[in-house]
Amino acid sequence: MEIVLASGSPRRSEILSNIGVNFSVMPSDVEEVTDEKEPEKIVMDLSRKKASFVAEKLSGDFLIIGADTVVFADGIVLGKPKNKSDAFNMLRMLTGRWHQVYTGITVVSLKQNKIVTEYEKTDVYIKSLSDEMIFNYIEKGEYIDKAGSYAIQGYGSLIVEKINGDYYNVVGLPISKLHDILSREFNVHLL
Ligand SMILES: Cc1cn([C@H]2C[C@H](O)[C@@H](COP(=O)(O)OP(=O)(O)OP(=O)(O)O)O2)c(=O)[nH]c1=O
Repeated sequence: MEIVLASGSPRRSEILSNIGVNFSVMPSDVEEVTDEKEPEKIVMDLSRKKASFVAEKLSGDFLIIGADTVVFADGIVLGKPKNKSDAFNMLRMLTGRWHQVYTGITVVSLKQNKIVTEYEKTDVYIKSLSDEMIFNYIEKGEYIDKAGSYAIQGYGSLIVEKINGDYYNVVGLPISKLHDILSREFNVHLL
């Protein structure tokens, strides 16, 4: 059995590498659009689309993993910022309060003809920040390609005060949940 990570995110690869999993990477080229409105449904749908896109290109004993992450605050779903001013507005919205990070995760087994999709949620509290601090954070450039315009694993660690839930879920891959899905549903044991 071969594991394929259907993601171009270096963070997701790193989290999976950390626990000694052998896998290959095949980023999905699917457009990230969905009719869903609620954050957990959005991330589950998109993770499913990503994993299915790659699954359709393969045949044999493959296990394909797809994921999608969004930030949720005040009923608004935040994806990746389009530019600096978009990032500024997102971060301004997130400071001095709690918000939620949702990651959807899909595992497809071609051999078993089985697909399982779940999600994980983590609460994150970002400190109150002056506009100058937000500006300085944005100048570091790490907002690019990050849902909600911050990266908890980078300079973002300086602006996050506390979290409730799985840290790895915020970085983009809820590895503990993935472990549960693999053992419960696919008889694959990482421990
Ligand atoms: C909130 C947060 C998000 N992120 C990242 C995780 C995801 O890579 C990204 C959200 O974009 P996604 O669309 O979930 O993923 P992606 O486009 O990077 O990769 P792919 O679709 O190929 O799997 O934001 C962080 O790295 N740190 C954080 O603290």
